Amino acid sequence: MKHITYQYDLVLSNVGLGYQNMIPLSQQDELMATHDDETAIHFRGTQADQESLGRISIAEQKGQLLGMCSTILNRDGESKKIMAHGMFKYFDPLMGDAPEEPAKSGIISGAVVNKIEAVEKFTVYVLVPMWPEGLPERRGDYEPAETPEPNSNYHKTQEARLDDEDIIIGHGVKGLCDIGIQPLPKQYIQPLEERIATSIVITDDSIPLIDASNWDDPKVADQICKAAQNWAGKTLSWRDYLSLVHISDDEAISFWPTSCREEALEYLKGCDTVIRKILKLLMGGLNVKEIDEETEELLMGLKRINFNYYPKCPNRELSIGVGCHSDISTITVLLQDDIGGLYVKKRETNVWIHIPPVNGALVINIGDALQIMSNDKYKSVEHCVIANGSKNRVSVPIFLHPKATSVIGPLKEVLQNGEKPIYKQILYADYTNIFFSKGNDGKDTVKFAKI
Ligand SMILES: O=C(O)CCC(=O)C(=O)O
Ligand SMILES: [Fe+2]
Repeated sequence: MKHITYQYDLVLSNVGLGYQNMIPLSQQDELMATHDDETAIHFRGTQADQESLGRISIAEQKGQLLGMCSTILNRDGESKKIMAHGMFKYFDPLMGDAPEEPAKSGIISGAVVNKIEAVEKFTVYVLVPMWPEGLPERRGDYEPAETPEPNSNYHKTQEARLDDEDIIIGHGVKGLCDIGIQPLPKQYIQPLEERIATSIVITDDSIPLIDASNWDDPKVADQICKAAQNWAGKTLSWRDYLSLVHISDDEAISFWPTSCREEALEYLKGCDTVIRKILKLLMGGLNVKEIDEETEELLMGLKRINFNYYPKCPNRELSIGVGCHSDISTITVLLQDDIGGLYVKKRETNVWIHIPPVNGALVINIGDALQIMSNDKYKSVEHCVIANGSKNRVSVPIFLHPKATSVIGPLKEVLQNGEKPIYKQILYADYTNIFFSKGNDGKDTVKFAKI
């Protein structure tokens, strides 16, 4: 058994809830709810802003149980997808004696996807996650049942449950942390075989740290090309991220969120020189003397900047910050803060090696697109981020990609000397589609392009 389902009737009065992405919890409206004599829960909204997210406090509880509410159905059985997860406390007769002091501060936090009309009536099904997500707190003689209660609407609720992606869109992992979630929701628990055993994780002095203060020094070019030659999940990541695609400044100004648009553009511009220098040196190692317009389109026709936020994780052993993958970019230029947690897999030994944060350094990853273009001379690197149990972590990668409409394959300069192509010419959009349909899957995506 995975869940016990509890059912509450509730009436929403004078509130309209809408749906909006990425609103911090602190900006959400408060809805107060109280049990009445018939055990219905009445939600009273403080305002009727159709665009706001809902935050639900349940007052006057008498017992406690850890729970997750993820579905809201109206009386006609129509599913109103409420993205609600959280820890809340409420009374349940099965749980034994009520404590003397009623708990007042339980919270379900919810983002309602479908608009809810004022005075619309709902039944809320509360899913209580069970092992392996975490056992609810037990009190007295209460043992959770082995099978769903016959009248609990368990199956209906399961059908109406959100899919995993929806849960991310709502509050994100930070939202889960803010409400103090303890047992990891099941979507975040990595299968045993995919967890990175700490026993095979080591630190390694051979990770190339290249001092590029003098770009004209031939040693720098040599070190960068050598490093590129040698270094190379399906559950949810314990990470929130914002991903901004840059096609032109004008487009970015129109579409990027105002809260970070200027900073993102400034950082992207600031990195332009270093990106071009690295690409020039890498191309030099492939016999490409000049990066003309066509090659530039292939190497960096599309840029993407991500803002990754890895909240500290209540059960880091079970989860992963980002599962094992190689980037599909040509190169990725990654800025990480001083927390650490990025690991790369050493190809020769399959051992995971920590990339320690170095003040003032950028991590440069070779991506699959460059592996293909270089006909395997440069190898994309498998990497992952391990969740941190005590600190939040931030990283900002810039991915340089070919345009979706570009056809990529081994560069003609690479094949000039009669070398046999290992990869076919493929539409980059096809490659990215395969990658995103598979999820984090180590380096397997690159096989798709092999002849
Ligand atoms: O956060 C990091 O250090 C790495 C992130 C990453 O691998 C990615 O976003 O592709
Ligand atoms: Fe990555």
